[in-house]
Amino acid sequence: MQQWFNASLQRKISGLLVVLLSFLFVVILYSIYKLKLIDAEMHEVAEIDVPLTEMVSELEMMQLKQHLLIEQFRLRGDLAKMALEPEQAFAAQRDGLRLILSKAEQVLTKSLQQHQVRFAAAEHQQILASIEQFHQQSDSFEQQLKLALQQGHTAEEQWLKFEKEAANLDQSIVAILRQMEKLTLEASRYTDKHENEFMLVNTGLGLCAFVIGLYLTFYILQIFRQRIGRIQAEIKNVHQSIEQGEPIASPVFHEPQHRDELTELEHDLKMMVQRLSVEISNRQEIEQQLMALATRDKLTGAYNRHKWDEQLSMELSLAERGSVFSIALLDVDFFKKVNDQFGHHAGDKVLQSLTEHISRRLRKTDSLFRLGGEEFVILLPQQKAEAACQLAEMLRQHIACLDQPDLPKFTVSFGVTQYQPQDDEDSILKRADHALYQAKDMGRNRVQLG
Ligand SMILES: Nc1nc2c(ncn2[C@@H]2O[C@H](COP(=O)(O)OP(=O)(O)OP(=O)(O)O)[C@@H](O)[C@H]2O)c(=O)[nH]1
Repeated sequence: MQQWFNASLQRKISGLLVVLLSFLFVVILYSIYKLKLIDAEMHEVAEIDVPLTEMVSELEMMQLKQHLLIEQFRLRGDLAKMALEPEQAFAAQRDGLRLILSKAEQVLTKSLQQHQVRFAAAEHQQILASIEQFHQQSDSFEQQLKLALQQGHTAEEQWLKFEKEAANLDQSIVAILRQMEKLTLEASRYTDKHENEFMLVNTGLGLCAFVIGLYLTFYILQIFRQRIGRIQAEIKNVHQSIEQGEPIASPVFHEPQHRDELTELEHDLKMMVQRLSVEISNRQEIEQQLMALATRDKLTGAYNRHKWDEQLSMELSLAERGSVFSIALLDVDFFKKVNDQFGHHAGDKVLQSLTEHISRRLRKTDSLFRLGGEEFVILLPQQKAEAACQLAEMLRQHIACLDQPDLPKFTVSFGVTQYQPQDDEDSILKRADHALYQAKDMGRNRVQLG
């Protein structure tokens, strides 16, 4: 059974066909056997039933004639006056009767000898015994009758005795008739019963074949639906993830219970999805790296000049529609000295530390950009100059108070300005730059509003 589940689809379907065909073959064999049996029975019944039925009618007719003859004897009374004619007639009747009975005997004996009688063997024997008994009775009656005829005259009471004997013979014949009728009836009932049995068993087997076929077909369809459903769900997940730009979830691999083409296909598809998932997440990582490279400053990690141009242009567009924003330009004081005194590397560290401290203190909506050298700018969307100055002052103080063991102390100066109508990229930056210049000029480590 395990091998069947692991077989290819073609072998599975072939296997099912073999099961069904074998079942049908058994049904056909059974039908042939049963039909032969019924045919033999019908034959046997026909051999007995037809002649026996004919004989029954003949016997009934003979019986009637015999009655008439006995009645004739009785009416004439004086037997001496009677010609030999009635006796001959009676003998003819007797011969006729015997002939029919011997035919019946032959039919029954033949049936008993030739066939292995399938039904009512005891009844066959019983009829034969009854016929034998009738012959004996009939012989005895005939002898008595003959004697009476030879004497020429018979008393009335003797006739009554004859009549009684004749009535007994009659009853024997009637009994034989009933037995033969019963036998023929039994024969046809027996055949009917077997025909019904045959129909019943064949219908049952046919139904079984139908149910087995139906069950196996539905079972196979169910397997197909399950596996194809899983494959479809996998493909749908991949589609959805790609459409929504989400990473593709790695498929779960189960050890398959049964192996066939569909299981292989499912496994291959999962492998493909897994590879696709890895490829896509790698690609997304590279995209993020490229994006960072394109928008971030390599040394400090702050946004670069290119990003600044983009963001400033967007804020100006918004401001033209009524929004407000401010910028805070900042520059490290005497940075040249830091470089000269502590080296370029220390200068780099100062720039990195400055970026880190400022970034940590900004809101999510604010952004820090490095415009070049030691010059930075903070973009403050929806912030007026006062708020921008407050932030710049807070940052200035924080940086001035920094005491980092591996870095020289340093300060920064700020030039803050708010968007003014008609401002463009250059004008707003120039105003901030001018304010910064003033801050430097006024002694540095200051915030100047422009
Ligand atoms: N270490 C380091 N130094 C830089 C970098 N970019 C520019 N500089 C130096 O920054 C210094 C800027 O000096 P200046 O423009 O004279 O200004 P300052 O010395 O800071 O004086 P003020 O701005 O007037 O206070 C120059 O010596 C540049 O070489 C950088 O990425 N790393």
